[in-house]
Amino acid sequence: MNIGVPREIKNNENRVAMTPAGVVTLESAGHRVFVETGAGLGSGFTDEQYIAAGAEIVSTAGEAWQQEMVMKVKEPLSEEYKFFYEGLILFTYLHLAPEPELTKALIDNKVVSIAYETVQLDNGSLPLLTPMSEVAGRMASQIGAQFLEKPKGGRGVLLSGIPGVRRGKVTIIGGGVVGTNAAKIAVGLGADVTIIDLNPERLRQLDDIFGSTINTFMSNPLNIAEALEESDLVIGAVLIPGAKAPKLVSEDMIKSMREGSVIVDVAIDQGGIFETTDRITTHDDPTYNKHGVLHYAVANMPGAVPRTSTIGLTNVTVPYALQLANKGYRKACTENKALLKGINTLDGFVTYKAVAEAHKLDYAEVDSILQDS
Ligand SMILES: NC(=O)C1=CN([C@@H]2O[C@H](COP(=O)(O)OP(=O)(O)OC[C@H]3O[C@@H](n4cnc5c(N)ncnc54)[C@H](O)[C@@H]3O)[C@@H](O)[C@H]2O)C=CC1
Ligand SMILES: CC(=O)C(=O)O
Repeated sequence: MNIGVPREIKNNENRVAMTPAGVVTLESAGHRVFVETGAGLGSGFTDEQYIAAGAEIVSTAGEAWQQEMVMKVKEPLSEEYKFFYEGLILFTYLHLAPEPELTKALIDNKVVSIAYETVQLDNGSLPLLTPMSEVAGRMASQIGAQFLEKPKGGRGVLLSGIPGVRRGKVTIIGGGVVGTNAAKIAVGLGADVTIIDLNPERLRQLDDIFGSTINTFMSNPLNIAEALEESDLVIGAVLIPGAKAPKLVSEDMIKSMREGSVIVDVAIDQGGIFETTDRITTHDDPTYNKHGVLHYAVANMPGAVPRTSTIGLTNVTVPYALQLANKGYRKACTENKALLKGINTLDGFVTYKAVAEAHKLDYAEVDSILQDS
């Protein structure tokens, strides 16, 4: 199969969908990889390294996009929709629930879109989301600590406190991969950390992992409201796979927070969990102030640490790409149920239920389309 790797064009998105090591894996199996010139530079991979690995360098995005399968990191931006064609296999993060226009473009052009974030193993885990959630979770506490500094607009709180001065309070809503990794860093910084989750079993696991270094609470509006009033930093880390994030924090709760507190809504890629995170921000201009609270809502946080993120991401995506390339998407997805769950659009239909519900579009079962065709 011919595989295209375009350069990412989102603001400060320095990751790339394939490393030279990934090229070697695919080329060794008889496939051809076409990398847009300069695509790897942000992650420290030169065109020469890709050529040495066996890739062909193409000078335009269009040449990368005309291959049978295109691998990307971020969802296509509107200026990339012109590259869609019927039967194109697009393997990337998509986050379609908050993206009606992208969903429509994929359906209208009958793209076979396979979303990294909905590839799901039998145990419910999301193997192609996990490494980037690890990165974003760790960054969330780091970034929160930074924006709490007065010159950055925060209330001037040092999360660790000092002897004689109390520690800063961090509340993490959602105790999955992002939440756990945010907690690791926040605990390491010496903060007073609370994790709120809906799943009692998950709260037990977190209690086992962190012991008395964190507090755990069941997710309900009262517990969230009480935790927010006292928090210096709140991190949004909830996910319902494929669906629009639930708005768990109301505008009134935000108003109850102290001036200069910070929220980092990591779940913004699925629409965000705060009523007041009504827009996505960029690494160039990452925060805005609403009701005296600094809001950080960057949807591609790992793009700021591309070397770590690109290697972490491709460690997990390349083995799936190899299956798609070796077998074609029909056979690969029929034989691998985790990959099957990644298909979000196929033959002009939405095949992921939560995405169809988010946009009030007809939903078609992916199995039945694969059997019929
Ligand atoms: N902004 C960015 O750059 C990035 C964003 N993300 C996003 O971060 C979000 C979280 O991802 P993961 O941690 O990997 O998901 P996960 O599935 O590991 O964890 C989600 C957690 O939310 C909990 N949850 C569900 N409903 C809840 C509720 N009503 N109240 C409290 N907790 C609830 C679940 O029990 C689970 O523990 C996703 O939207 C993901 O796409 C991930 C990486 C980068
Ligand atoms: C998960 C995601 O969308 C990202 O890493 O940018």
